[in-house]
Amino acid sequence: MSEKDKILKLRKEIKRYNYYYYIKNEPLISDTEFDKLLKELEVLEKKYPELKDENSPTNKVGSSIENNKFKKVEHKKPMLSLSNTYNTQDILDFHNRIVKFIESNNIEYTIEMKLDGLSITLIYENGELIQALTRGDGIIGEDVTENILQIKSIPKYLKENISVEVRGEVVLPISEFKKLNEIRINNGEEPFANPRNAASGTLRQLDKEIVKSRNLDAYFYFLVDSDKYNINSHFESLKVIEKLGLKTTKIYKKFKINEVEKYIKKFDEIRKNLDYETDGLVIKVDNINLYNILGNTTKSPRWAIAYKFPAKQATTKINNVTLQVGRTGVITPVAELEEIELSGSLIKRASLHNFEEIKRKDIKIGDTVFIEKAAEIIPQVVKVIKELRTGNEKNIEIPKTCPACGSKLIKENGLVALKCTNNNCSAKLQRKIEYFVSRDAMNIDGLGGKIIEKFIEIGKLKNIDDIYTLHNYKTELISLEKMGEKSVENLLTSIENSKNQKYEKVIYALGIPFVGKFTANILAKHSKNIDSLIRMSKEELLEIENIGEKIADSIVHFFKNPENIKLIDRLKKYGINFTISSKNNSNNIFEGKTFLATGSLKKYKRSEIRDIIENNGGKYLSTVSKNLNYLIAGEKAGSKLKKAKEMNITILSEKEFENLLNSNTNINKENDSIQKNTGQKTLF
Ligand SMILES: NC(=O)c1ccc[n+]([C@@H]2O[C@H](COP(=O)([O-])OP(=O)(O)OC[C@H]3O[C@@H](n4cnc5c(N)ncnc54)[C@H](O)[C@@H]3O)[C@@H](O)[C@H]2O)c1
Ligand SMILES: [Zn+2]
Repeated sequence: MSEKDKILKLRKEIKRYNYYYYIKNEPLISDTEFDKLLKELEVLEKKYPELKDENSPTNKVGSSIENNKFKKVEHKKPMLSLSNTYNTQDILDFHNRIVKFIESNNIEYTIEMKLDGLSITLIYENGELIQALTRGDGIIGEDVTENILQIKSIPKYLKENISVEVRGEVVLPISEFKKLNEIRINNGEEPFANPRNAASGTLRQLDKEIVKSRNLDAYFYFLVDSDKYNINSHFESLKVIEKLGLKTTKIYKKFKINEVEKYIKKFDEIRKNLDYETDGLVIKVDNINLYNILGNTTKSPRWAIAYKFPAKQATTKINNVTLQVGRTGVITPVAELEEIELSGSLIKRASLHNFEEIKRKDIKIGDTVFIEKAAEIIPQVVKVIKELRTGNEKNIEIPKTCPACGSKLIKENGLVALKCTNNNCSAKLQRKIEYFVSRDAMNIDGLGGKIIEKFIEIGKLKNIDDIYTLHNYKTELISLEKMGEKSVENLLTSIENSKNQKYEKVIYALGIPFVGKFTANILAKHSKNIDSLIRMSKEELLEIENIGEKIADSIVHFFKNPENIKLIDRLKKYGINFTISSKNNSNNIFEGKTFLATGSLKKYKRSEIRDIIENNGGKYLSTVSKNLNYLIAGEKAGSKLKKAKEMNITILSEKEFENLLNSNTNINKENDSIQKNTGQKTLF
């Protein structure tokens, strides 16, 4: 193919990818590959200027929005994209170009988060929101005003009676994304691949009640025509946006170019704690008066550049498919992948969910696939790249027997999953116990897969509740590899402590199919204790918000099984807590309290500690301020710790935080007594 033909082919191909990405919210390839194709086209177009075409995707923002259900409205000022880079050298080059252009090197920049959602522009007239448009193709956007009004954090009236246009990003918070996908999976619907797709899919659909139920959020970062309001600094304009009553991320900083690396590092650290996804940082010239001088390309402003973080998607090869037996006996095919780096971690495996999915996506061993890891969810195989097939790919055989115990596999009525129904299957028991002891369930520390396997093998774990007899087997435990006396002590203490675990965690630990964390919380609140939960009829369950047919059936079915009732009775005898605690009303022990973690924590990821705090009614902050009650300080904690100490904020070690969490006493009382006892603000 001649290079000229290649140009035409690339244009067509890229337009198609744009359509699937922006309009259908169903990308066909990874961003990295997409960016590569676009770059290739750019290079070729430079080489053949005679083939210039203003409709080429290199000159266009987004995708064309023909055949669309929304009213189309022209933007007063085009909504552009951003030029982007993955390295700091390009940012220095960007700076040098500007220096040359304006003949001065006294330039200040702002750095802020690049939110990964969809852009929106809001038009306020005399303080009232009259129109909200998507970016569309940059020139013409879609009118989504009705849907935007469903977003709680977007005010219909500004705090001042002025006419302005403000631009920002609509996002789906990560916590909402997880909740939404849990519900979708439970209802047998396809989960969203990432929060961006979910946000875009939600905002660009016609039923505003659905929009309302999804809890979208929005952050703003651009005041159109700031200079008209006598604002000369981008930094200042962000403050004005806040004063008007709109949300910004509050995370932005003014800096000089020699500090760029420092701030990239700092912001990269901060973003790990946020409840929305970011795909990079945006660096903007602060002096708004320079915007007109620097101008725009057809696609992006010359006064801003995006620094992008490593991609969340990639393509890799499926080397093999293995089978995993789940705690309910469901057989899950797992893709063993050619190892690849994805958003900073090495990925070797991805779940293929079930054999219907393999069939639907037409996945074979040897295929090159597009995988994605969003919001800390396990990586998913999004699709097969069939163009790369060689003909040597092998079909994935559907197994007939359980890989662990050899029993015949069954497909239950109406369900897609294959199941091992042998009650004595060792693999099932092992998974059940692993699940029972996991952090979100009984939170038993030190009982890893290897030990469980061993104890099943020697016949000391025949059922879940046998965990509570382990203190009788100290010698056996100590004799296990790597288990010192101290760690056995710790394990036994942890087992003992788990008897006081909260009721909702216990419900979750039982492993009722389709009852995840979110559903377990709802069930705990509504039932108050296990006996009334056991007695609930399907109809009663269905009356509870967010409990659908499938979950209700599953719960009723679970408690109909006498084995499960016997298990609960035995757990009761061991003293496991099966009622909601009235003292702190389930999980509000951190109500009204604010936390922040800093330094490197041993046990928890940032997102996990944040989840724990929020699940217990607390709030997670992003900076040290007078509003902060507790700073959880890990190793190598630096400036935040220093600042917190200066401000007399209570500092907790990771362990102290856990103690605080596990002590079921009311946090306010506890804090009072501590202050009285010690006179200083350190716990314990
Ligand atoms: N996989 C695919 O098929 C496919 C297809 C098309 C595009 N893409 C991907 O989409 C990206 C290009 O999309 P794009 O043109 O929308 O650009 P972009 O999303 O990379 O950057 C521009 C956008 O960033 C947003 N933004 C977020 N925070 C901001 C802030 N603080 N200040 C200013 N803007 C901010 C704005 O909405 C702006 O429109 C590329 O990464 C590309 O790989 C992928
Ligand atoms: Zn089995």
